Amino acid sequence: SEEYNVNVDGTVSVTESSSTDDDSCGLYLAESAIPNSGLGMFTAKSIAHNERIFYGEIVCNIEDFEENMRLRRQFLSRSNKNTPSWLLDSYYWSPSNALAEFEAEEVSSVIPGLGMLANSHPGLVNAIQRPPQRVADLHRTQHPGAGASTHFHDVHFVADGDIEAGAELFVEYGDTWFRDRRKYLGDIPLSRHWKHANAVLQKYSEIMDSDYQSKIGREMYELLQFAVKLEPRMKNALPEDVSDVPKALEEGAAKTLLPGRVKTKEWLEENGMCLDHIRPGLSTIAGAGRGAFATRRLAKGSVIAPLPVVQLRRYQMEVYELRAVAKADSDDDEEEDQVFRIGSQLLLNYCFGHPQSSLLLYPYSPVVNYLNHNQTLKNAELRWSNHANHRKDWLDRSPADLDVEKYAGLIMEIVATRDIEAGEEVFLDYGDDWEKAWQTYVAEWQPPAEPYISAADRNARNEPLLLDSEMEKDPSYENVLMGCFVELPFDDAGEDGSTTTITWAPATEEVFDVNDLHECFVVKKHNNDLYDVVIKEERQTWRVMNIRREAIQYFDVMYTSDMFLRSAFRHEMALPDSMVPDAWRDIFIRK
Ligand SMILES: C[S@@+](CC[C@H](N)C(=O)[O-])C[C@H]1O[C@@H](n2cnc3c(N)ncnc32)[C@H](O)[C@@H]1O
Repeated sequence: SEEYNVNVDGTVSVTESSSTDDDSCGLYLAESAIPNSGLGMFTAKSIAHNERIFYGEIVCNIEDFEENMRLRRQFLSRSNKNTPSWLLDSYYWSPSNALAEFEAEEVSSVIPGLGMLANSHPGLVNAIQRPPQRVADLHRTQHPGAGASTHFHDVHFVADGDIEAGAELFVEYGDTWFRDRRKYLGDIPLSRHWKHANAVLQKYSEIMDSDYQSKIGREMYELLQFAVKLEPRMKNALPEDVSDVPKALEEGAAKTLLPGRVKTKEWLEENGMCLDHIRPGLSTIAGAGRGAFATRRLAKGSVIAPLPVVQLRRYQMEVYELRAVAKADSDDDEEEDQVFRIGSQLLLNYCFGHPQSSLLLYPYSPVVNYLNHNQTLKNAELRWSNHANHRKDWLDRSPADLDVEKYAGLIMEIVATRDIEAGEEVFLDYGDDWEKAWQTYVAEWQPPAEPYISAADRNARNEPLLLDSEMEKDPSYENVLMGCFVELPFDDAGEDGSTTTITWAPATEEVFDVNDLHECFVVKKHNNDLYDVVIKEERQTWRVMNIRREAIQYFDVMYTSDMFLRSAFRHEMALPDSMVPDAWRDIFIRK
């Protein structure tokens, strides 16, 4: 059999696997062990601590969503009341996780796969996110496709502790996520409640000397439950029945309270949908960026991947800008601000849609965002899934009516239209409209006149860094800034406006903690690849001495990376006509 290794740059190399390991599915989508939480992800194979959990994913960054919707209302002269729901709110990550915080004023990072499909459980997090690579595949002066797909790739997760085969994967949404959603999620214990519950149980067992089942043991336990009644998150972190206490002491309360968390291989085969039939790699289509490739032979008619989709509305992808223009009825040079529609979010290129519907469907299972278009080589097609979690009834509701839904509920799947061999690229047909739009776009495309070196290009060159004063004189550095991974001390004793000098000393081996990224300015070079930098915080300035070169990276200046090329290609993929019910056709098109 073959083994696929994902390289740091997001490409995949294939090696003959020495083991006789079977070729069975390694990752499944199935009903989560958490009651009423929809689908979850399960690993069918054990994963060792710190090992990579699955292939890397794209990050698609959304720019200034709230501001664009505000400008849109201004553009249409609508009141600012009744902001409709924005479903991706429940699914996206903070841009610091994706190294995208410098991309725009306000960024939301969409990370499909584990980032959107896996559930979270504050007491059982076993998958930790690692930041993406920013790749320089498509240069804007050479490829019309630059800015039409994301350049953020290979965001992935690693195992936090050994994960047993069959276990559900839980990622960290953070306590705030659960707090903000208390109204409809209820009193879910947060990480500290689980810790506290274990400590309480430990204390209880010491007092009772393991005599839980006696009359006094039961009464003591009831008293304990009564005592935490007013702290429902705490109460929910304790076993309901005293007979479960020994188990909770042994494995931790969170595991005991989630009995279905580990599935057998047979259960997964019977109830799950396989998620690892495809992997990402460099597309065989020149200039198309990355694509999806079969990991094993896929028979004609078989399901290649399930595609749960988030329902969005077309207008939510619109991007606006405020520009100062000459006032119409004024003789002098008076100006006024006017709102202009300047394009669409990059996410549009990853959504399915139909010209007669205001709905857009964004697929968020692993690797499926990599599926490219090829009308002659297409070997896969879309259809609705029959899975019990697919909300068939939503096909009878209008797009406006679906606005009230708080979560995604629709599931599509892609099916092989012929036998596909292992290693073949899987292609969809994005539809005639897409094909025509792309042909026209490429025919009319003009490369930008100015030379351009992106932050990703600069990082790939790995050249010695320039001093800030040198960078300022060189126009080819105009579109980049420097970012340093530095843990700044908490107790900033300095007064407002003061400068504090510290020496770089990463606390752990983990040099690249995404929470410690700051814009920085190189002020001094030492001859052994160490640098002194300055970091300007709101209240004070830090001078950090002896930073290693690896802890400094280039980032694109706000609104300059390829996704902000306003002429870049933007078009959704076609949702086949046969899949679009009448209730969704809310856009009237004059023939
Ligand atoms: C759903 S994404 C596919 C993954 C994408 N190639 C990437 O690297 O992230 C859709 C985008 O991929 C690119 N693409 C897909 N098929 C293509 C083709 N046949 N030719 C050129 N570009 C293509 C276009 O930029 C399109 O908007």
